[in-house]
Amino acid sequence: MKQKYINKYRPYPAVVMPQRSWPDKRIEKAPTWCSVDLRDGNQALIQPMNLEKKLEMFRLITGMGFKEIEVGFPSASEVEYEFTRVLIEQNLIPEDVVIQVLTQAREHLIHKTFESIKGAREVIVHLYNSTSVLQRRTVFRMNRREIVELAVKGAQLLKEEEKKYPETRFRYEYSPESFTGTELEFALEVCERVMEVLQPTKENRLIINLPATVELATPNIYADQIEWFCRNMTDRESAIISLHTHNDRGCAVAATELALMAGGERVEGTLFGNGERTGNVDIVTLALNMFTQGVDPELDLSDINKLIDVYERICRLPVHPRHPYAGELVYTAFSGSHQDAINKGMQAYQDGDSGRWAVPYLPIDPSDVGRTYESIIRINSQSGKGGVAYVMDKDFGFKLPKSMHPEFGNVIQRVTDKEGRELQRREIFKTFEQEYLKIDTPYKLKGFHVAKRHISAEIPESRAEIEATLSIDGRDVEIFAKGNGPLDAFCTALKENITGDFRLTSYHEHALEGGSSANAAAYIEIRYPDGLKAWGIGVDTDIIVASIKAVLSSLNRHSNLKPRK
Ligand SMILES: CC(=O)SCCNC(=O)CCNC(=O)[C@H](O)C(C)(C)COP(=O)(O)OP(=O)(O)OC[C@H]1O[C@@H](n2cnc3c(N)ncnc32)[C@H](O)[C@@H]1OP(=O)(O)O
Ligand SMILES: CC(C)C(=O)C(=O)O
Ligand SMILES: [Mg+2]
Repeated sequence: MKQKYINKYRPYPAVVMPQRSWPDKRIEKAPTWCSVDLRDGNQALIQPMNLEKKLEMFRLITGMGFKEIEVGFPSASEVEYEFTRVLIEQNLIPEDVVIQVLTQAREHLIHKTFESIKGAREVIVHLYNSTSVLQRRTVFRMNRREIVELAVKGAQLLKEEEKKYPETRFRYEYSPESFTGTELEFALEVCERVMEVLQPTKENRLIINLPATVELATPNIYADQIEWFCRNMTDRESAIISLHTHNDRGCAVAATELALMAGGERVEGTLFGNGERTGNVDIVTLALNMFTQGVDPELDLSDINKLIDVYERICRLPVHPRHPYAGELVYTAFSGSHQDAINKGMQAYQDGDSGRWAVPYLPIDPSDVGRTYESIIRINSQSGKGGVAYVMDKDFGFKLPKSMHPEFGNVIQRVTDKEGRELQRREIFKTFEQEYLKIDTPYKLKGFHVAKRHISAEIPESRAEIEATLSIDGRDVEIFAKGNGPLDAFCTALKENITGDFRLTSYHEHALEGGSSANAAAYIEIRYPDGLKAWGIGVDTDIIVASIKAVLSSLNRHSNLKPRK
């Protein structure tokens, strides 16, 4: 940044409040949520929603459980007006939902706004005018007294219009717009003057919405402002303190959370933070932050993909791949140490019985928002053996023995280094097949027969005799041997007739899922006289044959590791 420009900016003043109490508070219950997707969100779109899109968004947010919804700015355009009429005339507003409409403190707009809500059961009429130092000077060219008069006049007009619509229960909201650019005592003065006109009671409280229309300072300052405001109100009990934050500094969620601790009771925001400039506060993030602290957010976020689908289509805006809780990549780990920890953490969570979510690197169980575990671990050159083993287990049912993880991890690492990109799951499996299951040179099993098995109560060790036919470099070779089991006999036959000495150092087996005709997988590690070790894997419906195949898989891999004679 060029130093000479630094004087263009000033630090935001601190709030003088020696004994602030909010830092010791916690968020223990959900606020009243008010969706402003259809108004603040909509007014910021390149292409505002048409009637159908507004209806679809309305259905989505009522379905999520929002009870207060700002449906638009009815005096602004035909679509806004028409949408409000359709909701009312077609009886589309659920019994427990209240619609809210926004208007400036201008007579013809207030008049039109009331016309738009004719016949509604209950409505929140939201009046606003900017009170900030900057807007007073540059936009309104009004002094403090004139700004108070504008607000008071607006409130009086609400009371006058109200009389024309006796069938409707009216609630009101007042916003000193650009609150964060307004001197606190002046914001309070304007709100109190509006309260004097609207005469709220404990039973019918006025929503005092204190917007960070522009986020100008750190979140603690917004919290200070909210606590200061609550403390200094004459009639706090007749007001609902509502928060409405924007994200100019990227801290709207934090500011809202701290302001809830400071006395805020209601939150206006949008799905995924759509809204003017950097957006309104993201209610999805706020709500899921509460959820992960054990606080019921009272919103249904169990199918986040559906919310994303509708949002992206209607708003024509993408949800960022790293968006909290929602982004495509937020439940995904590419890096080895994260994968390893997630893999172990998931196993511990599944094996445990506390029901408490505790998986490293994942603050929320993806399934709680309808996301699957499948995509948690994805493989590229940053990945490690644990992640590769996780994919083989979760996607393909192969539970690679732990001591085998480094070997297959290296096999995959060679591929990712060469390709320089993410490997798809099927590519990982294909590599696995080629490396272990389909390798059949120089030794290919053509036939295997257990000629005799002796199991006797008198003799401690069982005995077996086998016959096998191998194709070795295209030439058939028959072998026979005895051993204390078919696998031992087969190895003896190989050692005596074909390969020379080797030693089995590890053996694992498990059933592969898939019903009664399920296959079994056998994993065998062999140490060779040249000091090399190689794992082999065999799959068959017969576990003995699976282990025979595993031996050959290792032998073939070993032959391919060392130069052929
Ligand atoms: C922070 C927020 O999100 S506030 C909500 C903002 N949303 C929108 O503006 C979307 C919908 N708005 C619109 O469609 C239009 O702006 C309308 C219909 C509201 C008004 O349209 P118009 O009167 O044609 O134009 P415009 O918006 O430029 O009006 C500006 C005038 O309103 C005055 N004004 C602006 N806000 C307010 C207010 N809240 N109360 C009283 N007067 C206001 C301005 O001072 C200006 O006055 P001037 O004409 O004496 O200079
Ligand atoms: C209308 C008001 C509440 C607003 O959207 C804002 O101040 O950001
Ligand atoms: Mg706003």
